[in-house]
Amino acid sequence: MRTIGLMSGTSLDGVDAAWIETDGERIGRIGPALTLPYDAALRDDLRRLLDLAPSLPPADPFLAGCVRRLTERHAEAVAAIGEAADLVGFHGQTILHRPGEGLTWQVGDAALLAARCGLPVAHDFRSADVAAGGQGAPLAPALHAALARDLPKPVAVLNLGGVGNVTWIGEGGAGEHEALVAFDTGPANGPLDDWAKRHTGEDCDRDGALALAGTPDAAVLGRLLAHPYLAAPPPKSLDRLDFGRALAAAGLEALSPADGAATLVAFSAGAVAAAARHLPSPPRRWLVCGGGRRNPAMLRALGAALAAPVEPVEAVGWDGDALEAQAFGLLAARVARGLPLSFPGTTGVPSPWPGGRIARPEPVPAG
Ligand SMILES: Nc1ncnc2c1ncn2[C@@H]1O[C@H](COP(=O)(O)OP(=O)(O)OP(=O)(O)O)[C@@H](O)[C@H]1O
Ligand SMILES: CC(=O)N[C@H]1[C@@H]2OC[C@@H](O2)[C@@H](O)[C@@H]1O[C@H](C)C(=O)O
Repeated sequence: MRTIGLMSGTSLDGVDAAWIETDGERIGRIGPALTLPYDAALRDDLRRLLDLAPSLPPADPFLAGCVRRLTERHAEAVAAIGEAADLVGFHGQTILHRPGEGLTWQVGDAALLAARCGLPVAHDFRSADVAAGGQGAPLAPALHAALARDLPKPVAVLNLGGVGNVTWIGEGGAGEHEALVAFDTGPANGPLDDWAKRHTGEDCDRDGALALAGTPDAAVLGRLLAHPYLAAPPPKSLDRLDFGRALAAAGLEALSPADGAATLVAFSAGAVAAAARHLPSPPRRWLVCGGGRRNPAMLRALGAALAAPVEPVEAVGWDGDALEAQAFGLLAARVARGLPLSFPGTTGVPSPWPGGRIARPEPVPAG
C-alpha cells in the first residue's frame, strides 16, 4: 500500500507527514517527508487545549474550531507530499493521556480529512489498546522493528520529542514482536521548550545555547530524578504535562535561565539512563530520532549518561524527523489488514492487539 502517515506531536510545532510503501510488516519504497509548521495562533490555542482538556466537553466550540484548523493543516500536508497514495494514517493531536483512568484523547476530524484528500483515513490508533488495559503508547515500535530488521541486536531507538520514548529490539523469538520492549522514558524537550519560551521568548533552546551556558543544579536534579515514574517498571507512558507539578516542586524556578536549562537537559538524559536499567539487556547502540537529536547539549548529556554509543538515526540511513509520521503510515496499513498495533512488551496489552478505525470519503451521489 502507498501510505501517507501524519503525526502531530506533543511539541505542538506542526504536522509531520511521510510517504512510505508498506504492507504493515515490511517497508518498501520510502518517499518524501515534510513538516508543515503551525502558525503561532494555532500553537497557542493547542497549548491552551492541553490545559483545558481535563474539563472540556467533547462539543466545546473552542475545541471544534481548533480541530477544524488542525485537520485543514493536515490536509495541506497530504497535498504538499505530492505523491499518489492509497491510505492515510492520521494520528491527530493528543490533548489528554491518562491510560490508568482508561482515557486517551486524540483530536482531529478523520471524516473531514478523508473528504479533503479523497482517500480512506485510518485513525483512532490508541483507544482500543487503552480499553484493553494497555498504555495506548508508544506505538512507533512496530515501525522501529521493521526498520531495524537487519541491524545487529540488541539496539535501542530513542525518540526525543516533547516526551521521550525508547524501543529496545532484541533478537527475534518465534513470535514476530516477542523481542520488543518500549515505553516513555520521561520528559524530553517539553519542559525545556516551556522554560526557553519563558526566558528567551523562543520556541525552544535552539542548538542548546542556553543549556550549554549553564550548569545543572545538583539539588534540583536530585529531586527530579527521585520521581517515582523513573523507577517504575514498564509498561508506562506519559501525558505531556505529567511532570508539571514535580518540576515546580523541585525548585527549578530559583535557578538562572542557563542553569535551569542545563538542569532540565540533565534530567531528560538522566531519565533515559533510568530507562536503560529497565531494558532486558544493554543495547549495543542508541539511535536517536526526534527534534532533541538537534540539541548538542542533549546529545552530550546522553553520551555521558549511557554506556553505549549514542548516534542520530541518520547513522543507519533513517530520517529522524520522519519516523513518527512513517510509523502512522505503517500502522494505517496494519489497521487496514487487521494486524496488531501493539504488543505485551510495548503497551502492556494482554496479547498482540489490533486497533484503529477507517473513515472513508463519502461517495459522490449519482446524478
Ligand atoms: N536546533 C534545535 N535545537 C534544540 N532543540 C531542537 C532543535 N530542533 C528541534 N528541537 C527540539 O525538538 C522539538 C520537536 O521535536 P519533535 O518534532 O520530535 O517533537 P514531537 O514529535 O512534537 O513530540 P513527541 O515525539 O513527544 O510527540 C522542539 O520542540 C525542540 O525542543
Ligand atoms: C499519548 C501520546 O500521544 N503519546 C506520544 C507522545 O509523544 C512521544 C511519546 O509521548 C509517545 O508515547 C507517543 O507518540 C509516539 C509517536 C508513539 O506512540 O510511539
